[in-house]
Amino acid sequence: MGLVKPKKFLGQHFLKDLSIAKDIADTVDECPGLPILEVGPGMGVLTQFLMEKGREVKVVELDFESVAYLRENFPALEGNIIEDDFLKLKLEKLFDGRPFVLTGNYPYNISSQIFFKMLDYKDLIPCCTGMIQKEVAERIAAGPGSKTYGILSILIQAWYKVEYLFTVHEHVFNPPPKVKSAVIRMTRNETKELGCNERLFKLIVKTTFNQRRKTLRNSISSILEKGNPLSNDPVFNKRPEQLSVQEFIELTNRVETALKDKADIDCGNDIARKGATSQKE
Ligand SMILES: C[S@@+](CC[C@H](N)C(=O)[O-])C[C@H]1O[C@@H](n2cnc3c(N)ncnc32)[C@H](O)[C@@H]1O
Repeated sequence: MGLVKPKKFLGQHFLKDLSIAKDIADTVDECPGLPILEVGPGMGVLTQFLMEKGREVKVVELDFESVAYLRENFPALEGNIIEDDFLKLKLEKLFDGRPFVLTGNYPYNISSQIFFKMLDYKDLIPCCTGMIQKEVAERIAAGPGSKTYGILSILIQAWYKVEYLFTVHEHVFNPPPKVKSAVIRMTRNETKELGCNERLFKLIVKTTFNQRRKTLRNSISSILEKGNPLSNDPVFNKRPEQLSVQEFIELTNRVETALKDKADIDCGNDIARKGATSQKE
């Protein structure tokens, strides 16, 4: 069969430059020994270099035409081509439960969702590399005080060290995208424990950034609902973009304490109310 005609709705911008494809494939070298899962191999420009690494390589591709192309041109991949939507794929059994490297020249329209999924599977993914829209790469790597610092930056940096590796220009793709691209690497921290309640941490990050202009005191009060027992600590007068990941962890611990105090107060009030009612009876 001939080359695959790029489909816009699948975010297909095929890489033409082999030396850039090789550079992207080489980003997995910092994560030695692990099997590799490539998202969106298209016509295999990156896959061919990943296969040279002497590791187990699986690919997941949604486009049936690209899958047919790969089956015809990459017989050595037989059995390792998964025709599916990466966002729906169950990853637990993929390499018999072994951890793996996630990589790809990702479909830009779903890159944030891909990284949220990586976070859900962080125990299995110690390393994630690849190419995305430059603006998203900058957002992931951003620090406090920057305009692009947000939910994705904090949640990823809480568990991964982020490296912005290099920028890629539009003309090396067919068709050229409207935006520049960038290659990044995310390497999971040695300790997987955050030092706070993970679910509450995620809730606080999302709640505060969804009301970015509000002070933490105001946005967090929606989590505590009525009877906000937050202290007068000036940290609560800050806005979310001013806090580092570590400060968000400390904040989570304070909010958890406040929630426990509130539960104790509510419970105490409840007992007092019940006591008062029974005395009347
Ligand atoms: C930017 S292209 C990259 C193609 C190829 N790796 C290259 O560098 O030329 C993104 C690829 O992801 C595939 N894709 C889009 N959505 C997908 C999804 N949800 N799951 C798996 N693959 C997807 C597209 O069909 C396309 O082949």
